[in-house]
Amino acid sequence: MSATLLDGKGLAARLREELRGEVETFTSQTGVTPHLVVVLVGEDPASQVYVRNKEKACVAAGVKSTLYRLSSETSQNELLDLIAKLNTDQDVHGILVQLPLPKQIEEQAVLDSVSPLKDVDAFHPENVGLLVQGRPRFLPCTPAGCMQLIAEVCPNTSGMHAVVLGRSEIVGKPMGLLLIQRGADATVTTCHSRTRNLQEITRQADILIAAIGKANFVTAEMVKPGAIVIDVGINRVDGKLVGDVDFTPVSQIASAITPVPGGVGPMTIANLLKNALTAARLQTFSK
Ligand SMILES: Nc1nc2c(c(=O)[nH]1)N[C@@H](CN(C=O)c1ccc(C(=O)N[C@@H](CCC(=O)O)C(=O)O)cc1)CN2
Ligand SMILES: [Mg+2]
Repeated sequence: MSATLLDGKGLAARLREELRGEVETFTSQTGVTPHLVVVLVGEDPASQVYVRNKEKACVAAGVKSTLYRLSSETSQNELLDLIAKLNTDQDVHGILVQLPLPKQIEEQAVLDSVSPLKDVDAFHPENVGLLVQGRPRFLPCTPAGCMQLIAEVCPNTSGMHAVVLGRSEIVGKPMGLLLIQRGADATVTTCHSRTRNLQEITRQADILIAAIGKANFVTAEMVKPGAIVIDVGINRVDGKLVGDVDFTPVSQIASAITPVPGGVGPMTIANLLKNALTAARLQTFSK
């Protein structure tokens, strides 16, 4: 392997440690402990792991966390009622609804119902709008983690060509927005399942972000020599976690690459803590 390995696990641990200090200062100055509520609906095994990891990270950083576990039969109205209560609960600063939701629940209706001031995922249309306008209230957790990993090897992305594979609301779209924002100043191309001549485009990428949810999709032929490759994919193949990037051959060509596991995933959780603190600040200082 010739590429630098971008160690998300290590970087996330450092960020969480920094956050712990910031939370401590905030709490000693205000008497307020940031409080994140996570809502988990159903039994999705991967979601159970992520939610447990979020709780552990909160506890270690001094953020209070409460988990609401709802049955997979929960109706949309029951979930909306719970969120309405949490929205007005002054003791709750951040609300996160773990995705995916069971099929009887319309995801967008639920995400729209979270108070934008408590929306630590930055999924609410108001927060997406603020990000589009370049004045974000919360940074979306996974794309922010990708930016921090890129900064480890490339502090100046101005004028670089970033290609984002995937157009999801959680990663692909906000990723493109962070890369074009002032300060990052990359030139962004977003590709998706209907993109023609995909390889021709991905081979132009100085920075390639893979977020399409297809195991080992990005092959060495798709990567420009020296590119920075960020793998957002988390796919389970024969009980093993693999990313969207065919890691071993691509790591011979890229200048830097994230592993799966231990790359982008842990960064998502570190940024969630940061948003929980931001939410607590917003609600404490606007009173
Ligand atoms: N409300 C949200 N739902 C979901 C989000 C999100 O950001 N907000 N993202 C994903 C899941 N996710 C966080 O919720 C998440 C996924 C993976 C990891 C992570 O640390 N992965 C580890 C591997 C862990 C494992 O063994 O499975 C890694 O990559 O090293 C953290 C968070 C969808 N839902
Ligand atoms: Mg979905």
